[in-house]
Amino acid sequence: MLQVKQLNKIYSGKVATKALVDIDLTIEQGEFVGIMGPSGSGKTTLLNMVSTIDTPSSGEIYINGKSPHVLKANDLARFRRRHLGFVFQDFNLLDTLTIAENIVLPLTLDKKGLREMDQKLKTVAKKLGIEDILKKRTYEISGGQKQRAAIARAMIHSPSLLLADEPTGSLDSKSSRTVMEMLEMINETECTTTMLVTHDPLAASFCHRVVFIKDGELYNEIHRGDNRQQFFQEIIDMLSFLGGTSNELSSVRI
Ligand SMILES: Nc1ncnc2c1ncn2[C@@H]1O[C@H](COP(=O)(O)OP(=O)(O)OP(=O)(O)O)[C@@H](O)[C@H]1O
Repeated sequence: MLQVKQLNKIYSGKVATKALVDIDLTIEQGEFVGIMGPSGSGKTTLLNMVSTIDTPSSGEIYINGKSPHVLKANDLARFRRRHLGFVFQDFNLLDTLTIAENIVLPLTLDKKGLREMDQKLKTVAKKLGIEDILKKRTYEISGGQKQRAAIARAMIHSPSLLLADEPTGSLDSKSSRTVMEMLEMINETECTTTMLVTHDPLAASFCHRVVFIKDGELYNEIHRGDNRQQFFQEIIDMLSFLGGTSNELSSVRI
């Protein structure tokens, strides 16, 4: 589903920063992969390259066998809309729209018919348990509900690849768990390939595999077996080993 080959990113400036160095990463169809590492290690840079928000200095990225970075602006926008779903830490919902209008936004941009929009909205809202907040506005719902609405918006067009950047970063532990359970359920039922960047070991413990980055290079990866609690502990051990600051480990929740 996703192939990253010899990816490099250098930010030029007064002092050039090598943010990613020779990254090779393959994510299979239906896999749920976490990306972790200390602050400044290159996680967001990697996500920005895969999501086509930014361009690599060298190397290749294939999503579904296609290389989005060679597309022209209009084709790239269409590719993003059709193939990718985004979930952000701060939800990125529009305050002037209702929750329902926010969720159907990708379909509106793709000029889908009203009946199709309504049908898809009902299905996705039921799946995420947010049917009763569809008429509300963003300031009338909780952070956890906002993130579920944002996931619904990311999922409504059945993207091939779901990209989540710290989706639990603004949530309390109960809402974080619910949001991760939703992402896990979507991954299992829709077989949506998911890439999650996170500092949160609890969130990462829902992944099938966690890849660790250090100083822009792939450092290690660990796989989840049957026991999520044990995987959670392994993630914490790896983060401690990598030398995360106490601030970065402050989100640890048992
Ligand atoms: N636009 C930019 N211009 C210059 N340097 C940048 C830019 N964005 C990131 N960097 C640098 O690239 C490196 C990787 O940054 P990145 O944001 O990818 O790390 P991260 O692992 O996501 O960090 P965090 O966990 O703190 O969000 C850092 O040294 C950072 O300072």
